[in-house]
Amino acid sequence: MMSSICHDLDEQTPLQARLNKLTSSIGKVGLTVAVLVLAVLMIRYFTGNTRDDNGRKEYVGSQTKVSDVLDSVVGIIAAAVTIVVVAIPEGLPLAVTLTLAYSMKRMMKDNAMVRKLSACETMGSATTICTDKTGTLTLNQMKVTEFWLGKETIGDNALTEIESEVYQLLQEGVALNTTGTINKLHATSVPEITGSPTEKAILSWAQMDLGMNINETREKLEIIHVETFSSEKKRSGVLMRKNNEKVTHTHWKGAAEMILAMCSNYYDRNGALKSLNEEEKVQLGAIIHSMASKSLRCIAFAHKTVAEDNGQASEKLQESGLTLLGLVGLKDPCRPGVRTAVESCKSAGVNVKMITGDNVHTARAIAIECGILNPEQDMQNGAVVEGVQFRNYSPEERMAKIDNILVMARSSPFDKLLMVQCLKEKGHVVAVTGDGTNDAPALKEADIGLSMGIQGTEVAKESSDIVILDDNFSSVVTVLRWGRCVYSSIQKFIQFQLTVNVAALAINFVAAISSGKVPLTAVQLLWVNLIMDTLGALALATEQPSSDLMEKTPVGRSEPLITKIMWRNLLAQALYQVAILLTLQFKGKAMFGVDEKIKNTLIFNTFVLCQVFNEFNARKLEKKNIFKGIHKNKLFLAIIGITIILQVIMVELLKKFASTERLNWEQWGACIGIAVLSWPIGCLVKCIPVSSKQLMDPKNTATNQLSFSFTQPR
Ligand SMILES: Nc1ncnc2c1ncn2[C@@H]1O[C@H](COP(=O)(O)OP(=O)(O)OP(=O)(O)O)[C@@H](O)[C@H]1O
Ligand SMILES: [Ca+2]
Repeated sequence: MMSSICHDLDEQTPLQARLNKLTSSIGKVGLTVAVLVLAVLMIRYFTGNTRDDNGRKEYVGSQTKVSDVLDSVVGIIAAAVTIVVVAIPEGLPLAVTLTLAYSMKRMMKDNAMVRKLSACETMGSATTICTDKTGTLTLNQMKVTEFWLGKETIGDNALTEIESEVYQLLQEGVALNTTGTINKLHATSVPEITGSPTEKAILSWAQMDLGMNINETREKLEIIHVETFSSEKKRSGVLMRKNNEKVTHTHWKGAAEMILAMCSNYYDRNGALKSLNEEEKVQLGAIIHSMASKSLRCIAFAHKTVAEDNGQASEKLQESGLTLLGLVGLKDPCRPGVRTAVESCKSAGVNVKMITGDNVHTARAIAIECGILNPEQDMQNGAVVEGVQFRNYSPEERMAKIDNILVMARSSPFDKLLMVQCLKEKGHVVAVTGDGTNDAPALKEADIGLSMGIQGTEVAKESSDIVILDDNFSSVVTVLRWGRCVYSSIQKFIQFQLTVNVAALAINFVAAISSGKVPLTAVQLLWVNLIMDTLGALALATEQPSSDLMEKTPVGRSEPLITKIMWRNLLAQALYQVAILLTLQFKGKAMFGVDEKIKNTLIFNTFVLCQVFNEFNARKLEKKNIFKGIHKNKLFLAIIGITIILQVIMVELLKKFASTERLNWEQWGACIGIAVLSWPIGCLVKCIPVSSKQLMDPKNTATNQLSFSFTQPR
């Protein structure tokens, strides 16, 4: 098992992989544009096609001073480099980190401790959640509610009537074959019981209901060998000897149907030893089945005595021909609120699968109680499988059946791992919850591993990405909601940033080609870069999760990061900005009756204000009301305010530094007027239908042909 935990794949999260692709393709476009601009400007300069402010040719062959040539060349290179800087979305990793850090802090309040930052975003695209049963779906507060001796049930009032020989054996089995302890400080105080919930329930039942004396029994016996509980075998055993006796006793305790299979005798109610024939095995099986159907965990106790060979005790525990001592049923109630949590996962399009080590019938009963399974679904229609079955499928069979499986019972750690691997292979983004050491390989393999903070073992926590502090399945759903929030925040930011990229590249490119000069200077472009990267990231990354996040289907691994809807919004805004700014570039001087410098300031100011207003548009990718919930996001409003103030300072006060000229009221009004128009444009463009499921939904093909369709960079 350790080897499967340790092999650490250097895999990227789905979102990281996509972001890297996106960044490199944008970078390539930016580089191409920059090289083109560089070439065009150089050629124009050296062929004498550029003129300085006084209208004189800048380059007149050998008459030009070397220092002037150098100045111009450096200027041209600076312009090209700035284009690259603007084009490369270096703010993207920052935005992602900011979003993740912010949501991580908020998730802590919602009982989820994030160990690996990227897990939050991955959770946003989760399509399947594999949950374990005990402790996550149930309270993990077990209590023995049924006891069967042979084929008869023993009621509470008859507990003391158990025949003394059987009682004695049971007492030895319970007392020695356990990892739990009982500490009684005073004769009257309530004993303190430690151990796993299953152990605690059994010890408490033995001590309180059966009146056994556990600690006293332990002192009288000598343990020869212990086989600790293992998740693979689902049983634990001890080999022991009573003082001075020439026989050894094997005691087993474990999964009822598995222990039963090792037995060939049983004690009946009156303490008589009877041999177990096939018919009786079926009857006992039915008893286990009926307990399990009531969602009880069934544990059986079995025993065998072996005579020692001339004083040499064998170290081996007997595994066949045992005598069944009794069956107990442990009740572990469902957590309140689990049903609603499962419902909300389902309505969010996320599959919930239960993987447990418990009996099929117990698993099925709990799954029905939690709403994972419909009462009609069971093994016949492939919704419930046992670990062995699943393991023994051929790989093809497994792939074919896996989507139907909702419950896997009696699973070993390997089965859990296998399930996760298959789901991933099928293209699912898999979240796994687990508490035990046996869950560690699956937690590691999962795209998102969620471990339990209270009951979870250290190994499970170490292998997980997120620790659920209250062990509650409802918190898993909260993590899902936060994950989706992170994902959509990043999408919003990308849309916002790409709009600026496309617009800035287009303007500089067209202007450079046509007039040989770039309207936006290096300092101005870097300021724009700052707004869209750092401040934009902060503003858009800190949105709270909204309720409509859980209405969408999961994005999974295949959906492109930039959806058609985003392309539509982005291109509309970028087109508008480019159109306006190029108009200003070529007609601005005449329209406003101003000189070159003021015209350039107008372009710069309009460009920045357009981004400020477009930042509001970016808040909602699909909804038309872009102001919804804005009062709750104080940081957003503050950043917009700061951006505007800084812009005023840039234009009005930092003349030299930003190469700007002061603008009068009318010119400011014009800039703001143009920028405000991006709101109605954003609203109008959202009326253009874009099918988000173009490839998957054949019914939509008619409308698709009419709707926008862009090819996405892959
Ligand atoms: N202390 C114990 N001694 C003997 N048998 C046990 C003990 N604890 C559990 N079992 C048996 O093992 C089964 C659980 O196995 P395991 O611990 O591998 O499950 P799991 O995957 O952790 O299950 P879950 O989903 O319930 O957390 C139980 O159904 C029970 O029959
Ligand atoms: Ca478990």
